[in-house]
Amino acid sequence: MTTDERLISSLAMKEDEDQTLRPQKLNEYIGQKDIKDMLDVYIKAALKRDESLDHILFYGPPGLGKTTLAQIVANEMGVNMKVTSGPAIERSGDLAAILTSLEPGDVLFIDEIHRLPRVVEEVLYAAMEDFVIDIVIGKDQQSRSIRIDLPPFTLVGATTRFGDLSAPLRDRFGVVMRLSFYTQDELALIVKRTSSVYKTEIKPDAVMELAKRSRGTPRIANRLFRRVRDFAEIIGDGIITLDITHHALEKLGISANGLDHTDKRYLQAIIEKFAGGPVGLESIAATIGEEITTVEDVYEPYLLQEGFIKRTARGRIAMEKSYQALGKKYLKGLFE
Ligand SMILES: Nc1ncnc2c1ncn2[C@@H]1O[C@H](COP(=O)(O)OP(=O)(O)OP(=O)(O)O)[C@@H](O)[C@H]1O
Repeated sequence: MTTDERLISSLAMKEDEDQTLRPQKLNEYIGQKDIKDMLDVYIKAALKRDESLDHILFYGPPGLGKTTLAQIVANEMGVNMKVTSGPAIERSGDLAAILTSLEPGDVLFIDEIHRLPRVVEEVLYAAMEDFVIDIVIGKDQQSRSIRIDLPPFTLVGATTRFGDLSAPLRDRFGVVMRLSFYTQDELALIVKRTSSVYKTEIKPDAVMELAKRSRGTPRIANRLFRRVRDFAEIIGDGIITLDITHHALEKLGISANGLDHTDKRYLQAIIEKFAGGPVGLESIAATIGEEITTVEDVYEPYLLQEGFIKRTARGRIAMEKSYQALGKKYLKGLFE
């Protein structure tokens, strides 16, 4: 793979991601109504003025559709999207190579933008604000700075860690949008859409069951759909019924409320090892053998939103719902 291929790909290739499932236009994108309404206005206004769209930052837990929205923005604007990520851009020269390859109006999507090295971030400021980059060539006394003009472009940044973005970078986004977890009805629409893309019949009660167990996350809904489809093909006649769905989800260790193995280990750790809390994030992460950032970005947002845990100044506390989920007796927490 060449450096350019490593830095950019024309499609967001993600592990275990099926590109055919990505909605291509705003009206195919399910849920996130406020975001869609606003984007619709901004896109129409930019097209009317024949200008590139303002820079946009999407943030929220993984798998909620940030990359998909970025691609939709590019599609609606009728431009190409180039995809890269914070950790892939190691030097300012890498960024310069990407920026100078853009066509006027293009969307540059930077996933995990909070992981951009600081030196690269500083080069990005002028690119975002004035569509120029200043790069230093040569070393020591011979070094000089040259300025390169860039075509107008739209930077779409995505992050799971809004708080980790530096203030100067945050301030340079004209539009900042937070994606939220999807409701069960929205997830049901996504599951139905997936079934029609895959031309696989699914019974209405099985649709609702999958929606209920998807942790509010389209990526999980699609993943579960694919696994359940496998079971339907092997132990059934290819049609996804409620029975097959239950059977498959049980095999996959997904509980009735959508909690997976790691969620359960997380709750078990607080309840069994730390007497229900309060306990620090670091201790929980160490106990279950996961990275702190993964626990904080991937697992906790859903557990917090659904009221399984509470975050206090003294640490995390398991709520009554967690005890119920694990079939344990709840003794009212001393620290609530
Ligand atoms: N609103 C939606 N309607 C229909 N399908 C969706 C929607 N949002 C996401 N999806 C599906 O879920 C998958 C995951 O979405 P996407 O890759 O855009 O998430 P993401 O937020 O960028 O994730 P990450 O931050 O982990 O990279 C997509 O392949 C798409 O099929």
